[in-house]
Amino acid sequence: MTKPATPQLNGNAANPTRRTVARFSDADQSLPSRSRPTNGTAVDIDSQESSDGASSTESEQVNGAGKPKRPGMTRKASSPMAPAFMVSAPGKVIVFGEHAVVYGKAALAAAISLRSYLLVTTLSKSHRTVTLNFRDIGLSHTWDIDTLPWDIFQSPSKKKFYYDLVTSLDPELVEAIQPHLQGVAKGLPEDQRKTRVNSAFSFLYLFLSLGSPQSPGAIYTLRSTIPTSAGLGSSASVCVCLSAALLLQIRTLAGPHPDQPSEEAETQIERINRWAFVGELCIHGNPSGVDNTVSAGGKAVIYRRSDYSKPPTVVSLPTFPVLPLLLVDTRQSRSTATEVAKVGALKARHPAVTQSILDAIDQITASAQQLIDAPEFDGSTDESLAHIGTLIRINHGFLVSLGVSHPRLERIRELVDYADIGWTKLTGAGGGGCAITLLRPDAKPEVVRDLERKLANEGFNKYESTLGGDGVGVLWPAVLRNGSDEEGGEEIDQQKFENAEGPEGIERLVGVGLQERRESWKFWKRVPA
Ligand SMILES: Nc1ncnc2c1ncn2[C@@H]1O[C@H](COP(=O)(O)OP(=O)(O)OP(=O)(O)O)[C@@H](O)[C@H]1O
Ligand SMILES: C[C@@](O)(CCO)CC(=O)[O-]
Repeated sequence: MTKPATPQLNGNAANPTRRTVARFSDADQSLPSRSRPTNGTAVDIDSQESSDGASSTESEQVNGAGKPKRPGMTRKASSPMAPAFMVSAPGKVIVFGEHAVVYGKAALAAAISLRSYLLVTTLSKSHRTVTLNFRDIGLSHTWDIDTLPWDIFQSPSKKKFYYDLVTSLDPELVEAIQPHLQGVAKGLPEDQRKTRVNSAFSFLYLFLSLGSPQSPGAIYTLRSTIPTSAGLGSSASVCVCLSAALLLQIRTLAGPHPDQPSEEAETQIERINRWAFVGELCIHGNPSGVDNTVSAGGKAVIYRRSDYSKPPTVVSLPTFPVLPLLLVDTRQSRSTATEVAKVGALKARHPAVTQSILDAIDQITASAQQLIDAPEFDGSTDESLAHIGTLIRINHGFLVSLGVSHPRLERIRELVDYADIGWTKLTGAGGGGCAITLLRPDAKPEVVRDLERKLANEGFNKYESTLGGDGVGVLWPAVLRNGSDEEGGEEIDQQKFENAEGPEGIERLVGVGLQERRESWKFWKRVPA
């Protein structure tokens, strides 16, 4: 277990339950964390300057709750407010090892350039509410902070701290949350309600675990460019965003900043990842943790969790090649929890056979790792692409045997095989969702185009995404230089963010993608192996 680097935050080491909301002067609003001398603990998002946005936030953010700006008002020194800020985390593709990873085998997974973005707007002291505004899934719900079940979450036998490793949900805490989920998406059909309730559950569990009755009111607005139910780790990226935002709000994260020692960055990633995993437990039931791990740290990793009471082994793959991948969505939605349960049922009924398939998948991942780790490895050669491609094809065969493919996934594979231009496998939980195709280096562009046309005609969706991007990032305050004329940069307020049209609009407004224009986004960088 990584030792907490800053356990004495806010001087409440002896009794961290009593850690209260940040108290600092108005002049110091660029929170979360210039090193504050109050307790000798450096928690810093320095190098991220405060902006004019900070001083205007109170009235404007309350605006989000429907009040006009009152320019002449003087602020009370006792009502400090953090500026609006954003966090973002990527989706992922699993190249090898999905499902087997749930049983302690290794998986090779990489972050993708599709991402979730979460805008956190802190409300003034008088607003004692938290609102989830999750546009992609049509969830909008507000809770009164003072009526949430703090007593049980804060009781000494239950209280968990920001540095704790939580590997299962506490049934009593789960039960305490239930009454607060009853009003969520009331009146909708059960299947549509479930999506919203799952996300709300995940948020409340994290908010009640990490926050306190003194937590400030806030609006959490989420938009994602990752399709849901597609096997691309949408839920994990949402959980990473929530975890990072809540940990930032309670000022328990150092950085990110460009010259941060990599071990310190790793500690922050680990801290975010642990709570993101708890969020995933709320949504998926029995996740391996690979999705949130890739989303939190980014790039490509080999992941293994043999003992669920301990942190997983995560090995970065800095030499993972930029593979020519086609990412195709069946648009057949499914639930990860259901697909994971299917394999569980197969294993219970045919333990020896299922075990040997899982072991064989482990061998596939090991073979890929050996190839990539070899000093002479060059990911662009025909030979290495054919090696990886063959492993992709074999891995898919095993996933079919486990019963997690789908006729629409098989149709994609069939079309690619007919065109003879690459190797295909499902990625993620299967049962629908996405397939990845590694294109042969000699695939003729016109044949690829013809295949893409056929896929489109049959209702499949193609995604443009690159592999191996950054993990969780922070934009503090939520101000970007977007090439606009606004002095000091463009403030990302709630309305602008909500009104951004589709994935392109989101990328254009707040995307981390165009690094040269988006240097205000900062990332914790994982330590290379
Ligand atoms: N963009 C989003 N906004 C809010 N909640 C989301 C979003 N995406 C996913 N979720 C939550 O996660 C749940 C599971 O999502 P989904 O089945 O799409 O999993 P996934 O993470 O995309 O798939 P996989 O785990 O196979 O990669 C949803 O029911 C919803 O509660
Ligand atoms: C199917 C699975 O292996 C991958 C989902 O993206 C489930 C998990 O690892 O939690």
